[in-house]
Amino acid sequence: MSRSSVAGMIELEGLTKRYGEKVAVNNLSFTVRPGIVTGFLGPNGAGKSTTMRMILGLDHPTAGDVRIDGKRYEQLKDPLTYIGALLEAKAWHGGRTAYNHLLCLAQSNGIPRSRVRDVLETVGLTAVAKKKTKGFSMGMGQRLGIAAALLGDPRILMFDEPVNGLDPEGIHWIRTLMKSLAAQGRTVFVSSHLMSEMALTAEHLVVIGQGRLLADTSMADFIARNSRSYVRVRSPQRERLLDVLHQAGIVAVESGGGVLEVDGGKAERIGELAAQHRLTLHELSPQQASLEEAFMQLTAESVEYHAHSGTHATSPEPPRQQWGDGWKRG
Ligand SMILES: Nc1ncnc2c1ncn2[C@@H]1O[C@H](COP(=O)(O)OP(=O)(O)OP(=O)(O)O)[C@@H](O)[C@H]1O
Repeated sequence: MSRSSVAGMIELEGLTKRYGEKVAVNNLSFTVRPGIVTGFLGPNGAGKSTTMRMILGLDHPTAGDVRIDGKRYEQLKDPLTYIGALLEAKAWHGGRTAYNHLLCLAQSNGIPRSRVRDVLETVGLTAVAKKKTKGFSMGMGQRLGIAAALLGDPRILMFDEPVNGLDPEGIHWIRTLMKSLAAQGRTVFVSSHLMSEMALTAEHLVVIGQGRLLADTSMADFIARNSRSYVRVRSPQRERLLDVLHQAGIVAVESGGGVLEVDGGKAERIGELAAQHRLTLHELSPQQASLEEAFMQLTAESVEYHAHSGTHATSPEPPRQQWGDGWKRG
C-alpha cells in the first residue's frame, strides 16, 4: 500500500471477501484516481457491490485492505466529507420530505445546513423539496440518493449501478453529472454491468469477474485493443477467392457458413481483386466489432450463471486474460 496517497484516491490491496465457501472478492488490488470517471465493470455477481461496501466500511474484508486518502473508512473524521456514495438499496425514510431527509443527514454528519439547498438545486429537486419521498418516482429517488452523496462536498463519489431502471433522460443526466464531477477534479467510481454505458462515461476501466481483476486500463486502450474491424466476404467460388487473396498477401479466415473474414479495412482491394479474376461475390461488407462483444469475451469464462445452461460455473482456475487474442479464432 502506498503511503504517499494523493487526496481523493481509493487504494485496494489484496482485498478479499469470503462468505463461507464463496469467495465474492478475490485478492483485488487497484487504485482509483481523481479527475476522471473510473468504470467498475463486471457481469452480475462479479463482486462489484461487495467491493464497494468494503470501501465504505459496511462489510469487513476477510483479507487485504482498502484505504481512502491513505486511511481506513472508520478512521475518517466526518466520512461524508471524504466520500459520498449511492448504493443500490434505497435507505431513506419514506415519510420524510426530501429536504428533511437531507437535513437529518447533514446534522448528524457535521455538514452545514446551507448544503441541503445547494445539493437539491444540483440534482434538480428544489421544486419537490417539501414533498414526502414515498411518492417519488425511481428517477427522483436516484436524484435524492445522489443529493445525499454530494451533501458533504466530498472529493470522492461512488455510484453502484446508478442508471439501473432509469429512462433515457435520467441516464443522460447521470452521465453528464458524473463527467462534470470528474472535471471538477473529483474521483468518480461507478459500477455497471453494461460496457455500452461505460464506453460513453468512463475514461478508465477496472473489469472484474468472479471477484478477480481481469483488466485495469484506460478506455482508449481498451478500445484500441478490442475494436476489431474486418470485412465479411462470401463467394460461390470460395476456394479460388482464397487463392487470389493469398497470392495478394491478404489473410482470410474461414468463420463458418461459407463466410470469410479479413482483418483490417481492405474491402475495396478485395472487390478489385475479385473483379480482376472474374470471381462472383455474394457479400463484401466491412464490420466493426462492438465493445460490448469485447467485454463479453473478456468475462466469458467468469460469468456465474450462464443463460443457456443455468449451471453454476465451478472452475477454480482464474479466467484467462484475453487482451488482443480475444478475437483470434482457433
Ligand atoms: N451477504 C452475502 N452472503 C453470501 N453471499 C453473498 C453475500 N453478498 C454477496 N454474495 C455473493 O457474492 C457474489 C458477489 O456479489 P455482488 O453483489 O458483490 O456482485 P455484483 O458484481 O455487485 O453483482 P450485480 O451486478 O448482480 O449487483 C455473488 O455470488 C453473491 O451471491
